[in-house]
Amino acid sequence: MSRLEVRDLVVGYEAADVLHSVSLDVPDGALLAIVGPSGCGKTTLLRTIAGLVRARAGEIRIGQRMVTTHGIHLAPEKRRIGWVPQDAALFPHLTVAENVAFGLPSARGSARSARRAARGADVRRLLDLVGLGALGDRLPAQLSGGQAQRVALVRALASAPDVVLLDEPFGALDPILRAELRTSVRELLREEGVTGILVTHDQAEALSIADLVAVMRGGEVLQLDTPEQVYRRPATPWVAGFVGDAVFLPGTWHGDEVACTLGRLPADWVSDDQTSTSLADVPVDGAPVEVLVRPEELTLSPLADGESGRRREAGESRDEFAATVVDISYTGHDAMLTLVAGELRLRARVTAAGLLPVGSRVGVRVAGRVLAYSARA
Ligand SMILES: Nc1ncnc2c1ncn2[C@@H]1O[C@H](COP(=O)(O)OP(=O)(O)OP(=O)(O)O)[C@@H](O)[C@H]1O
Repeated sequence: MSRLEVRDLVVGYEAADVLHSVSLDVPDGALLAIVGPSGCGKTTLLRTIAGLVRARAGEIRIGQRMVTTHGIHLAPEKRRIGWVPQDAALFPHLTVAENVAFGLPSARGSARSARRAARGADVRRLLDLVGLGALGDRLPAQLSGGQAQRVALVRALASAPDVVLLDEPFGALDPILRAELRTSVRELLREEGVTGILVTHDQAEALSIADLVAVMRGGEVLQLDTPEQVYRRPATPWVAGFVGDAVFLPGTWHGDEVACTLGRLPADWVSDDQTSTSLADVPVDGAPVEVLVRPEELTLSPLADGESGRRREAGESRDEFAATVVDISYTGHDAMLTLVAGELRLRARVTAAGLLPVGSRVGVRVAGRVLAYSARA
């Protein structure tokens, strides 16, 4: 069993704390992606789990083994953790097979033993898993970036670790290789049943590859949830904007609806206190709220000249309001349209088939339920 638990971890360099009471729970065999702005402490968290940085307080447990707690700091090489860095970092003088063999317990971390172990079945099996079985005799300089990263991945897995930590492993690759390698990583970790933590700057990548996503900011984990929950029910407006495109509108709360410039819309309240199940903090009728609408929740239909859209009166729900397309950002499979309606500026995502030219007048509706957050001063 290699569930990874981090409890109330505090880590700092010199005087300042960089991680403030971070807690994570990654089930056995799951892949957790960590996202957050630069400098929020993602790498520090990975390095502390790996034992390369000492914690000031808190606990880290891998399966049944406590590796960090008050007065205990298990050495990195005893933690049974594999590490995949951003730049593969293969030994340039060893072949691909020898690099992988270096991670095997039988190689005992020496180049000579690695040369012997490189001929073994384990190395061949691992290289076959990532489609590199035929390249075992090559030197790292004769590999592409994506191939080198695959070797780094299987080298990290060679020692049969309980946990693999991947620090931006696709960062230096082009988008096609990135997508390919992302799939290999996911499949390989699943096949080997290894628990993984992946740090990435790419929110879409985190949502697509991981079983769980942790969103960090300023040394704290703001939300740890499934990709779907993080996207569909973000814990705060900031998380909503960080993990995807978001439109925020001021509104007021009315039972299970909000009133805003887009009309009265069915809404769910997202409490500031994620642990609260009480209804006590649901806002009173008429309280100001911040309304979140995702661009794909807006549906558009062309309006004929002179047509104004039908929503005019507050109190009407689900009716159209009229807007004008002022900009199009085309991405192939879909496009993001910028719409203007009076003072209001909105973005709507449409499929390529639903594309309307700049200057078009459109009727806009909001599909589904929106989310409401407490309005901050
Ligand atoms: N060795 C160090 N000594 C002092 N401060 C450090 C050290 N390493 C990191 N920091 C600081 O700790 C904070 C967190 O850094 P960290 O590298 O963990 O962030 P990150 O989220 O991984 O950033 P990025 O996405 O840019 O890689 C930053 O303010 C950084 O300047």
